[in-house]
Amino acid sequence: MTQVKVCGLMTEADVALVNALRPDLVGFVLAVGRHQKTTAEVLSLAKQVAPGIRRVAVVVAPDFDQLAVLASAGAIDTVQFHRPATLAQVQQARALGLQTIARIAADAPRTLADVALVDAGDGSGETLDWRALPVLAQPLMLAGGLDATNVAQAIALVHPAIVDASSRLETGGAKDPAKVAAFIAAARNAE
Ligand SMILES: O=C(O)c1ccccc1N[C@@H]1O[C@H](COP(=O)(O)O)[C@@H](O)[C@H]1O
Repeated sequence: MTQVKVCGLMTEADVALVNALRPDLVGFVLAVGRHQKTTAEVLSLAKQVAPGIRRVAVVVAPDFDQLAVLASAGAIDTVQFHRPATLAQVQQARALGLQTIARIAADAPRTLADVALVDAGDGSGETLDWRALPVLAQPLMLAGGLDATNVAQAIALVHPAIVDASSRLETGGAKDPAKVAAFIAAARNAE
């Protein structure tokens, strides 16, 4: 079954929501942008996430000192490089005990990370052309503009290991419980 990731958690209410709805993974964005959380905020929020839900740190310009603090505190299990990652970056993350997800470039569709990521933007809500994705050796995480209205079609076309959504699960800039619940249900009922 396709795993489901809800990304861009920002508040204790968001954590309570995912604890009730139980996606497989949740994401905290460390990258600059409107979802960005500090180390202290992620430490506080992530420890409230229910056991069994994987906690992912989303980075663009990885700060390994920050990741080390979060990993050693047990606040995160996984790092999501939202840019192609070098072998050294993947190895550094693994040395911290983290699973790795890394974005692939259109002109170099491969990665040494555990999971390959495709996305159209950086939490922009834009969708990709799902019919034009490369075939990869690793499991694939599909992101970019997913919501309850399109995730079943995306799963049917792409067969990703994980579907990941953030901005289209919001109303007025905050996670909308009905949209998050509908997304998880649509993904789980797909295939
Ligand atoms: O959300 C952000 O601010 C962000 C910043 C930098 C890199 C990635 C970011 N978001 C992540 O992008 C994917 C897809 O998001 P969407 O569903 O298209 O909004 C997801 O992992 C977001 O957390």
